[in-house]
Amino acid sequence: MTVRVGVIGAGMIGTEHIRRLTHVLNGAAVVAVTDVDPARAAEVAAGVPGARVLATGKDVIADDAVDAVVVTSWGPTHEEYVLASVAAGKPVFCEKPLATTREACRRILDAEEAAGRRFVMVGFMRRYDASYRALKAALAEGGLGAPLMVHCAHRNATVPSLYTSDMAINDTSVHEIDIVRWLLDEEIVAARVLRPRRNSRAAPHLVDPLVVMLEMAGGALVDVEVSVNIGYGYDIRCEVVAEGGTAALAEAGGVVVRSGGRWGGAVPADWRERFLRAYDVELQDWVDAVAGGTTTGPTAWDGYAATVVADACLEALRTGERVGVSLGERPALYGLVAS
Ligand SMILES: NC(=O)c1ccc[n+]([C@@H]2O[C@H](COP(=O)([O-])OP(=O)(O)OC[C@H]3O[C@@H](n4cnc5c(N)ncnc54)[C@H](O)[C@@H]3O)[C@@H](O)[C@H]2O)c1
Ligand SMILES: O[C@H]1[C@H](O)[C@@H](O)[C@H](O)[C@@H](O)[C@H]1O
Repeated sequence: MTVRVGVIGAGMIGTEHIRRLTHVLNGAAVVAVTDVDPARAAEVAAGVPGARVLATGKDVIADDAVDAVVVTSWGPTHEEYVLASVAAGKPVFCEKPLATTREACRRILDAEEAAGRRFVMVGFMRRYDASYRALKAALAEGGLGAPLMVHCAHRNATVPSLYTSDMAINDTSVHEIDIVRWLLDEEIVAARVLRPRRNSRAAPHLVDPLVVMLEMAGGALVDVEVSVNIGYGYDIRCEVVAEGGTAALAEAGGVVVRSGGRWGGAVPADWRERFLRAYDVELQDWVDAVAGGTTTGPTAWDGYAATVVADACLEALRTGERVGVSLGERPALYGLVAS
């Protein structure tokens, strides 16, 4: 079976996902594309045999030729399209964030609960990255003992001019918020945000860098350095310090060159390069699940948890205080542990 996919939002990652659905993955065809910028949608669809440009996201979801939906529009628009997909009974892959407020995420959980099944997968692609998977496997082997601390760094070479300090939390560190829940298999219970000396190369409106501190339910502490004007490239780091040893992501470049009395390797330019394979594996997993009539991947609960923790971090950024996180009860639909 070929899964016929409709894509809402043909920007940076929408274009990337359309390319991989069309040219890289098996079992999927992009049959409809929309964007609030119709010229953008037309330009992207022109490169995809058989893809039609539709006027709105709602048209894509309602289209009889669309089996499943990919939402890659701006975050505040996600709720509407995810809810409409669930109402139409169509599987939906939604890029992070699932939605931008706790209440909006709750409405999505309620819609799935009312339907009695999952429809939503959230695009937390790091769970599909080979290095993060190896890190989780190293922890699961048990030889290191209980995790005590996690040191993370999320460094972007630069960010677009419209990027805000809030986005350092809900657009950037949201990946660490999700990945530490997944790595440690437990929820986050409190957050703090510290402001180191400013990077003078950052735009004047930005608080950059930031350090996000997360407390896990089991007592482990997580620190996340978020630097979005680091200049030298896209650098993602994660080291888990456990009772009897440590496990960390290896360098991403894949090759170390020794020459002229020095050694080194390449740093990826951006997220597209660093997580290229993870996005492929992630979306193939989604396509396979849709074709098989099942669901997979990060759930709406994971999207909800990430948004609630990000909200706590935003409050911590504003107030300088420690902010507790209360998720409420996890509905049975989403199992007992972080999926
Ligand atoms: N998982 C990741 O690593 C990752 C990477 C990049 C972006 N994202 C997420 O993907 C989403 C898109 O990000 P981007 O970087 O591609 O942004 P972008 O601005 O490049 O693209 C978004 C596109 O959506 C369109 N759009 C906005 N509202 C729309 C609507 N209501 N209907 C149809 N089209 C609409 C815009 O015109 C634009 O073309 C964001 O939620 C972002 O957080 C995730
Ligand atoms: O939307 C992007 C994307 O999520 C990247 O993975 C992250 O590194 C960027 O900081 C963010 O702006």
